[in-house]
Amino acid sequence: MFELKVKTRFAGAHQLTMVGQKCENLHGHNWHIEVCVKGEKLNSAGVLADFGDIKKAVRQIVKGELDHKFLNELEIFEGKQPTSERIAVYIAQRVQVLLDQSLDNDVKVSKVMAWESDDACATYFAG
Ligand SMILES: Nc1nc2c(c(=O)[nH]1)N=C([C@H](O)[C@H](O)COP(=O)(O)OP(=O)(O)OP(=O)(O)O)CN2
Ligand SMILES: [Zn+2]
Repeated sequence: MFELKVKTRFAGAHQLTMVGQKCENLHGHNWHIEVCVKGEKLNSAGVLADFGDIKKAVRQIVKGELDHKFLNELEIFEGKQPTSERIAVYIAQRVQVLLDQSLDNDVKVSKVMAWESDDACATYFAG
């Protein structure tokens, strides 16, 4: 089994209802996102997948859909709080769809880490 990891980041704003806590106020974070993918077989080039192809898929979602957005207003979080946990799940699911479309090799998103600050991170284990 091989596992690859790529990183990116985005700036976003959100408000979380967590009774009586400071995150109820509108505020922002510079999320650091790490995406891991795994698979059994190397392709003819000797890689599980080109880092560049994985970065492209991750950036399409993170930079294209989340960066500089007020996350509470996005349709994907309608009726749901945009927590780091939910951000990680969303990225995992959307990146998997893009990788299924673009790669020949069997590559699965294994986990996504959403670092909200230097000392707080939510990890979603996708499989
Ligand atoms: N499990 C989660 N807990 C919290 C989340 C979350 O997404 N998942 N989010 C928040 C808020 O976004 C809040 O802005 C950050 O809270 P916190 O880390 O407590 O605050 P600071 O970054 O200011 O860190 P300090 O250590 O208090 O200085 C809250 N919880
Ligand atoms: Zn926050």
